[in-house]
Amino acid sequence: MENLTKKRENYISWDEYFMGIAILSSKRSKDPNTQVGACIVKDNKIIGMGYNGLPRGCSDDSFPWDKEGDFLNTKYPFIVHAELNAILNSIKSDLKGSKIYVGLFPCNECAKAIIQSGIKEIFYLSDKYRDSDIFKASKLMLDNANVTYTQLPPMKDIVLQIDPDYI
Ligand SMILES: Nc1ccn([C@H]2C[C@H](O)[C@@H](COP(=O)(O)O)O2)c(=O)n1
Ligand SMILES: [Zn+2]
Repeated sequence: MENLTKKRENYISWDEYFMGIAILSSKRSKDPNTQVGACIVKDNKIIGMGYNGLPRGCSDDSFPWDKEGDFLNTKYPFIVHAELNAILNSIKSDLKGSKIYVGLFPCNECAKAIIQSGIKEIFYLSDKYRDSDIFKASKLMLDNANVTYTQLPPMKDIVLQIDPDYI
């Protein structure tokens, strides 16, 4: 027994794995200011992923990316949020009892979609918009619908590096 090779010990946890995939998905976002990714999980299997972007078929070059100005000259009416994209892209129609990993706390519209789809747990990294009424409304609904939300510790030390021996 003593001579047997032991298993690797510094492997990442399930939470780090799924949040890592959410963060990797966010790298596909064209939003110059905020990139968000989301990953839906059931029984430790990924059943949906998404990032914030324009609806399918809408050109990334035909719509504004501004944050300020007339509403129609900003990105806000046009962007599909990461969580909604993950729900809409999901490979299973039944998300009941699933979890969602997302980089940024869900807004009120995504909270509605999360609740309606049956997702029961949210794991997030940042709550940087917590003082805005949109995110307060989100928490009011999530609390009332018994959807839990848990902030995960910052994952600064997960770096995606391709081992040169792979190539
Ligand atoms: N939980 C969230 C929060 C925000 N988003 C998206 C929507 C926008 O593309 C962007 C927010 O833009 P900002 O006002 O920070 O420039 O992030 C999301 O997908 N999920
Ligand atoms: Zn949202």
